[in-house]
Amino acid sequence: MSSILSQKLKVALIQITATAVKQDNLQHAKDYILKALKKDPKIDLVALPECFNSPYAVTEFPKYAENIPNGESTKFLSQVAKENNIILIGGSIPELGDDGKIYNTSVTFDRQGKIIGKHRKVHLFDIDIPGGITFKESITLTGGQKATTIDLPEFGTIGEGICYDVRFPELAAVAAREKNAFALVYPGAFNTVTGPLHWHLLARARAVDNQVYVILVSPSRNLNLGYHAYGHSLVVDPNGNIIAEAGEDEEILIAELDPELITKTRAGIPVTVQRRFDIYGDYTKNVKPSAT
Ligand SMILES: NC(=O)CC(=O)C(=O)O
Repeated sequence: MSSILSQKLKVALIQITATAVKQDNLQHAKDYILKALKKDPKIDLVALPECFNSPYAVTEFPKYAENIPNGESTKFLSQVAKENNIILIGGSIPELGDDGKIYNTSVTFDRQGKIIGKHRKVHLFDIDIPGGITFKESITLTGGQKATTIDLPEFGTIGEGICYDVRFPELAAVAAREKNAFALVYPGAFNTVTGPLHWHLLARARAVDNQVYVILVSPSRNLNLGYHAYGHSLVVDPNGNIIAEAGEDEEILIAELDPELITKTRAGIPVTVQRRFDIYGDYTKNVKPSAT
């Protein structure tokens, strides 16, 4: 049986912090990518965290927002991907759209530095936990309008979301079921309130729901910033096992995704072919449930 992932894929997750200086943040990301490749030159794909080039704050997004593909961050990352012959998921950055609105956007590059994917965070992080955390991205950000899948030429298709998007199983299912994605990748900055509550649970749930790999890439925790990121970047296999996990500090996490494990998991517990859409419908295909 052939797998939805065509060959083994080695990934590196770069868990770093951002400062107020965009150029420093870009250089810092590059330094860490080079460090990762020095550690293991066989890395195929590198992923950066959410908002790696700016502080994570609604007041800051407009100040750091830039055009994609003509802004400095996109050009910088394209060059890094090309120079190092890697697939690069560029975390996320505040994007100034052609419509004048600001988005939280991730851009992915192939080994030649060409843009092969762009995801605008669909679900904005608007929450209010009394005594915990209040955050309202929608004060300055606009939500994206589509689910995103990205074809990685040598490997297959991945689905992408950003942070809060991981809480919505529907978005993951569209990528996994409709587009046959072998992995779901989320640059994401949970925090010290919601991280301990749900970070691991959500990653493992999305993996088990869809029998795919799930990758969450967080900024490292920096208590000098207003927003305290959770850290704990991780890779979960299609069985829901955490196969790699970072701590809270800056760190490089390396893991290998194995096509055989997807095939074996799906053969052993064949939920992907046992679904009863006649009973509950299939929102990925607009098939309505039959129940009255
Ligand atoms: N920061 C986010 O977008 C999401 C988050 O922290 C959470 O869902 O919790």
